[in-house]
Amino acid sequence: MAHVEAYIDFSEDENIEENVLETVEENIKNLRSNIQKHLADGRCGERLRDGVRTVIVGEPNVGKSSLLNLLCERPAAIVTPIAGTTRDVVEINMNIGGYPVIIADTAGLRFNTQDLVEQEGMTRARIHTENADLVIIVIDVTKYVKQHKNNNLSFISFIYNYIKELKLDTILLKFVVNKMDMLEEDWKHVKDVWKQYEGVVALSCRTEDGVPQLLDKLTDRLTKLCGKPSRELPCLTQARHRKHLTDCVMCLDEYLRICIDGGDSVLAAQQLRKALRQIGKITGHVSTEQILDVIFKDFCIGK
Ligand SMILES: Nc1nc2c(ncn2[C@@H]2O[C@H](COP(=O)(O)OP(=O)(O)OP(=O)(O)O)[C@@H](O)[C@H]2O)c(=O)[nH]1
Ligand SMILES: [Mg+2]
Repeated sequence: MAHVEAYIDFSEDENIEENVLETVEENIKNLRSNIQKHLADGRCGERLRDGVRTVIVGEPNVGKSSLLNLLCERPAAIVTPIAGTTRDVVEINMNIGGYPVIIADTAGLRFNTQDLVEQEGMTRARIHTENADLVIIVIDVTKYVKQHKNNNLSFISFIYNYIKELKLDTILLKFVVNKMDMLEEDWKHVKDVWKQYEGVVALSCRTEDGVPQLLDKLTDRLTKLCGKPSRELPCLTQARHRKHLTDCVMCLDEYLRICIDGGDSVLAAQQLRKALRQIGKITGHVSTEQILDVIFKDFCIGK
């Protein structure tokens, strides 16, 4: 900004080099690409600040509330053998692998219920799933075994059908195959099935077998979603900052467009002023004195 102001105000009678605007253009391009890198961080800063929105979904009675209670180490949600126990969304803030997580237990999804309360619970479950950063689908292992026994269904086809049945449309999935303690002796060999799938964990909420593996896999996924804040660039932690930087990039683009078209540098400078104002809304106002300081520091004006 200071260099463009110097060019506009002093280039005719002072010793301002000809190529000053070209250097500015280069700097603006670098600045724009740096800001875009921050903007393309996949909202990891906001996730770190607000918590990663994680939702537990699945059919009724598969052990969703049991899983929530296991993860938060207290009986936060009601668990009973009655299918359709959970109606409201139960949200708990917790820490998994050092990452803040808001984990939500939801009503079991089934489509043959006439119960209005349960239907409302399912609508809420769906809305939460659509807005989640991470979705944990819980499956009852005995259901898979039953289907596999009847028609030799592969696990991957089973999962595919399960997601289709639940009408879930998301790609941020982890699968928990629960109730492993109920696997009959002659079906123990299916235990190896899920080992080959990165996103699948075999668990028993009753015996707590599989909990370390689940926590490891969740931590891996959280690291992918949030990055490693202590080792990487500072990230944007507020939606407001994201908006100001997006507006700033638009002004910088406009500046570059005017320059490329050979337009008036006074008009172009106006775009830089607007860009600076957006940055100022994050870092604090950049005053005219600060700009003049740079002008007198970088150019031999009036000396
Ligand atoms: N054997 C066995 N039973 C389990 C396990 N996990 C949960 N259960 C039992 O399964 C039943 C249902 O558990 P919930 O956690 O209430 O299931 P849910 O998915 O939340 O059910 P809804 O809220 O009705 O959708 C309860 O009786 C639990 O004790 C498990 O790993 N092994
Ligand atoms: Mg429940």
